[in-house]
Amino acid sequence: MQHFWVVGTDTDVGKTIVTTMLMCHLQKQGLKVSPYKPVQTGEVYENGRGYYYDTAMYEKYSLQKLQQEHLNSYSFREAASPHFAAQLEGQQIDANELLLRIQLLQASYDVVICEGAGGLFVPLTAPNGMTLLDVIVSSKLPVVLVTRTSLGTINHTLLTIEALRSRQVDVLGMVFNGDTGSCMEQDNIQTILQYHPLPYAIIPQLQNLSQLMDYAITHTTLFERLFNYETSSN
Ligand SMILES: Nc1ncnc2c1ncn2[C@@H]1O[C@H](COP(=O)(O)OP(=O)(O)OP(=O)(O)O)[C@@H](O)[C@H]1O
Ligand SMILES: C[C@H](N)[C@H](N)CCCCCC(=O)O
Ligand SMILES: [Mg+2]
Repeated sequence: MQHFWVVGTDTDVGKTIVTTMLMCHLQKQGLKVSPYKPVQTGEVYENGRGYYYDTAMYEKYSLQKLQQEHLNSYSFREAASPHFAAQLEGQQIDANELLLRIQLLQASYDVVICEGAGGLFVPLTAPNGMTLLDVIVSSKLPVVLVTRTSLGTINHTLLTIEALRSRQVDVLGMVFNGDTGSCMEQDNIQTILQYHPLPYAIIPQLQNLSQLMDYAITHTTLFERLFNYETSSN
């Protein structure tokens, strides 16, 4: 098995949904799995309680007991770019600390799934400092790319893959998320696959998130690739 990142073409594309789904399915295969969200921003308040959506989703759906201290390194209240959300709290993200944590986690789990924050070129330290992509490259882990099926996704997806491939980051496959079944969305998916015939999965836009966790991703070429991952030749 292989540790990997779940990255996206943007914020809100479904990285947490996909991370949580893959965590559950890999746990069902008997693997010891931990998700890890290095940096999360945007505290959510419900019933007078503050929490963070990403790590809350992991804990809600995990089939194994997760160690909370393994799930996240930095959480900032402002729903903004990590560099700015950190500045608002007088803090600075230490990218080396993230890389060390990723290393340490790999020794304790069969699979560590690292979730990005936003898209690739999200600044972690003050502008023109380290980006999320710099951390991904330094981690030497491959990625699963989550992208939309709606208008605009062709450009966003090709740009993101270009940025990854030009830095020798291995793209294990793609998840086309939020499909509503329109002809244009099907053409978007097929067009992207023409450029990059990678393993993939398609997740529909669902009304109820609990349906997502039952959504069978195991029959897809993406899941097959995750199980048979060898260090790629490229
Ligand atoms: N296939 C889907 N069907 C229904 N709702 C979805 C689906 N995928 C994502 N969502 C919803 O869309 C919102 C954004 O998804 P999600 O939080 O996974 O995005 P993200 O890429 O992880 O964002 P961030 O960059 O903040 O980490 C969430 O409210 C999530 O529940
Ligand atoms: C708040 C949001 N849900 C994410 N946690 C952070 C997204 C950062 C996006 C930065 C940018 O690309 O402008
Ligand atoms: Mg997320």
